[in-house]
Amino acid sequence: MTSRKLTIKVPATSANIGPGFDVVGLSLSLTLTLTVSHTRFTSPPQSVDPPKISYSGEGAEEVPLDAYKNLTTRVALYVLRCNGRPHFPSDLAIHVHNEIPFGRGLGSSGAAVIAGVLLGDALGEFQLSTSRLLDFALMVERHPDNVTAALVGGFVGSYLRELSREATEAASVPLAEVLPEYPPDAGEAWGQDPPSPPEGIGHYVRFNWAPEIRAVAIIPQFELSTAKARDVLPLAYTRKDLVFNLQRLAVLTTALGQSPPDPDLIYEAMKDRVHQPYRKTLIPGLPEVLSSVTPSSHPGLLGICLSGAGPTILALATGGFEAIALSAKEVFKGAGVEVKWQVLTVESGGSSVVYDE
Ligand SMILES: Nc1ncnc2c1ncn2[C@@H]1O[C@H](COP(=O)(O)OP(=O)(O)OP(=O)(O)O)[C@@H](O)[C@H]1O
Ligand SMILES: N[C@@H](CCO)C(=O)O
Repeated sequence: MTSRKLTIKVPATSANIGPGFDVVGLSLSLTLTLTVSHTRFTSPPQSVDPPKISYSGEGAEEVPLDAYKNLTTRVALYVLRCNGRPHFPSDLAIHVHNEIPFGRGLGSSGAAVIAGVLLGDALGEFQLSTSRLLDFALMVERHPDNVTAALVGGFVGSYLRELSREATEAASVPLAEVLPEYPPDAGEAWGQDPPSPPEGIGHYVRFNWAPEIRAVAIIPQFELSTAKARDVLPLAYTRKDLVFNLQRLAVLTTALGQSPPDPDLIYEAMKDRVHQPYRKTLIPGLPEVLSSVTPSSHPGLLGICLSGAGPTILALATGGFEAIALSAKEVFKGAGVEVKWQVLTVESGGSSVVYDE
């Protein structure tokens, strides 16, 4: 039996960037790191001992350390089970260090899902393609923006392929069937196999990113779950609002790749009428922050938006970072919201898996 050590790194992400709701994502310089050791699978199967998980950093007080409850290890087990390995390998020990705050719109759950997919692939030595890894991630996190940017890195646009009726049914099963929370009783096999993802669910393209653009993340000190922030959105939109967003998104995806970036073009192109106006009820101060920080009041600013489902605000800028952050902080303070802020870079490399020699 041989043992192996590996390190998995997954970046934070910001989804939407204004008008690109559920479509575009940007990977950012905060990292979820898994340091893993385990014994390689052998045939016949080894005895199954429960994985040991330790955890430091963001979310350490709330994250479950039981491998059947923890999002990352549940996703890893899903990948293993779909590929003929019904349990974790022996002697599995995982230390997680997380820099991505939970429930702030910086893609913490997307990163945890991608870490799980990469972990399952690495433990099983399956060498799944990027496209197949994405299929597994999309069975868990069902919009592609965060997970695609976390997996491949950079500034990314993605769509979900229209699936056949059978494939749609396969991809729409309840999450509890994909990720059961309980292992089988000792000595017993799993009941039904989990539903394998249909092939080629997600498709993406990477846009250029002007290297001088940084992202100032202004992070309110409260959590807002993505589920709650999606519940406030309408089911239908007017043609006027859809055209408003489509016009801006078409311009934005190229404008953010041009050097030097044009603030006049980008500031307007980062406006949105599909999700931000509805989320203001959940984020005190949101409309005031978005309207008070502009390229004319803050030289260096290019555009400002809600990051993902919020409550973090993302300001894209080439300079004047501190002035932007302090103004947003002041406005939030007036609304009774404390914030932290950080200047982040856009990470083009995406996720990585590195094996120790
Ligand atoms: N590293 C992690 N390990 C285990 N669970 C995690 C991890 N990171 C996030 N989660 C789970 O995901 C939840 C947050 O997900 P949610 O989708 O609400 O917000 P987000 O992903 O941070 O924001 P957004 O999707 O808007 O970018 C956490 O409360 C936790 O349950
Ligand atoms: N596009 C998603 C991102 C959050 O995960 C939303 O805004 O709800």
